[in-house]
Amino acid sequence: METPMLEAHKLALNHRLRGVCTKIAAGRVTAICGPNGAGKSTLIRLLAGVLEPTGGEALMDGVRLRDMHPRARAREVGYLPQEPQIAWDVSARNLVSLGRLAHGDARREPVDAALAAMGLEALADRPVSTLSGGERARVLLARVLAGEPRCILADEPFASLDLAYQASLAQHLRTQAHEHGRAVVVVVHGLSLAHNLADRVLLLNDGLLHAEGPPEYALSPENLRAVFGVEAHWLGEPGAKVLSLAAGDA
Ligand SMILES: Nc1ncnc2c1ncn2[C@@H]1O[C@H](COP(=O)(O)OP(=O)(O)OP(=O)(O)O)[C@@H](O)[C@H]1O
Repeated sequence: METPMLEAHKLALNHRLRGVCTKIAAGRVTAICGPNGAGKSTLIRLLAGVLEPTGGEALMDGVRLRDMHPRARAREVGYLPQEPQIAWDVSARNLVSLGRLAHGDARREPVDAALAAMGLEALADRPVSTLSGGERARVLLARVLAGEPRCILADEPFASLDLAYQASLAQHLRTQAHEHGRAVVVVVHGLSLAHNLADRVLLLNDGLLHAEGPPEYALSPENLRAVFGVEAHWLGEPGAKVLSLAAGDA
């Protein structure tokens, strides 16, 4: 039996999340999917410890997140919010270096590796205010990676990336999980992307966990009908799945 790294135990926040239980193991990519307002951001923020639950607990290695020292938590859990705010203008490299804050070091190697992983070498010295939305999103992701957290939690990291960067980020996240043993949790709206990226999917609906399991189970046509109210089926081979909506639902 795998030891879960992150665990939600009857996790609740007012009406926004209504008692979710799940275990998130290291070495896997977990996608959180569901309709607008389902509670995806709320769940990932509770798992990152940036929101306090009103019920239940978020645990890391069996320890309540709220009992962990914020700095220790920041070393273990790297969180990318849906709409990150950049408080002041710095170069891309300096912003990525902030990922080392929780470690209290200024090691260059993880910063360089994170810049390279996000294809940012040529932009490293540019002020972030001069970068495009997608470039800035890659800088903020690189800041998370530079912290070398054991858990990477990212809320819609693909949203502003073009196709090539989506593909390379998907590959990178899978490598982080499968080769470096990290727990990777991403909120993903694109269900084809989620199917091809994730080892497990949490399908949320109305603050509850509707289904959980491998993508072919959690994102089955029956579950998509129940949660999104659309008729759809999957085309393609494993690893290259494409969701096809029935005529009238597109
Ligand atoms: N600060 C808040 N105060 C009150 N209600 C909130 C707050 N933030 C979110 N909500 C509500 O909680 C519910 C869940 O929101 P959440 O952002 O977790 O959904 P989501 O699944 O991430 O949605 P989306 O796909 O639209 O980003 C929604 O009904 C939302 O309106």
